Amino acid sequence: MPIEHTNDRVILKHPKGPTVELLLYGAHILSWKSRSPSNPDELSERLFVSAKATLDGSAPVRGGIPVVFPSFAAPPHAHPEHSKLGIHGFARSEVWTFDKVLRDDEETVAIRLTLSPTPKIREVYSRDFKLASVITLEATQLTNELQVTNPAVDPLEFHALFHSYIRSPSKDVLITPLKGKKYFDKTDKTFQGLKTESRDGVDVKRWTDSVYEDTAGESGVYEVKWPGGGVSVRTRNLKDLVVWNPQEEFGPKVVDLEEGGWEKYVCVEPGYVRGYVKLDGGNSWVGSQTISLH
Ligand SMILES: O=P(O)(O)OC[C@H]1O[C@H](O)[C@H](O)[C@@H](O)[C@@H]1O
Repeated sequence: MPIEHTNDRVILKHPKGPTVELLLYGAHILSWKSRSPSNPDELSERLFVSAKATLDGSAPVRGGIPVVFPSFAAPPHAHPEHSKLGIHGFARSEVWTFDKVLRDDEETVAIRLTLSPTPKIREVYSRDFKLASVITLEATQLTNELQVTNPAVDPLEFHALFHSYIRSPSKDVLITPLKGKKYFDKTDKTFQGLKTESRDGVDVKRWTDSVYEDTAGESGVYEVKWPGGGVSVRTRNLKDLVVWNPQEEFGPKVVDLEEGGWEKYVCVEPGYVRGYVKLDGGNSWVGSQTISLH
């Protein structure tokens, strides 16, 4: 079977060998094993998950691809409707429903999970919504799509982001094209304005937590390269990009990150997090990322 669905997880198997494993908790992709076009013999893991990650649904998973909705910020900077939500909102810490298989053929395996307000969500968030997460596996690429529907009359304002932990030698990674883009530097508590990126390629050799704004329009493409490897990340309706790696300076304070784990990934996070998506009542919005191997 190309799709295995158990109580707590789903495994997608592409006929050419790649696999994706995800938890219903958070619609959280834990693993993506794939071949790259430049090295078709090697089927290997493309995401990073910490050896200390919690996988039993009692806390968000450190690694893989967490889905951030409806809030990226935490109080006191959050939207008034998000004031009871923790950092990154609730989508990553709720159990989603397996909805259906969308495609299952020689080229593509795709599934959809859904999430609507649960009693636990209603305790902290009063707005109505319908979410769908579509996960599409192809021979050398993986697509995440988040669909948000606003069934109410009033506009819905939200953040959305894919917090991808891309397995890579973090000290050797370069991310482009960000030169000239404005960013909020969360590591610099003394400066609250926006900085301007001066580097052709952005590295994460030091603790980096940068929220770049307006790096893409309706569509965007980023390159993440390191010696001997790399990925392209194409986006739709996700205008901002967060780059995060704590390195030795902050990594040991991230309790569920294994010792030295910061050397094994870079978080390249396409999102809409500077300002809010404003979704009129009765309408839907779709944001997506496609990670393609070089
Ligand atoms: O620890 P988490 O809630 O998963 O967040 C991990 C990181 O995610 C983002 O990249 C933020 O910009 C960081 O400030 C945060 O530390």
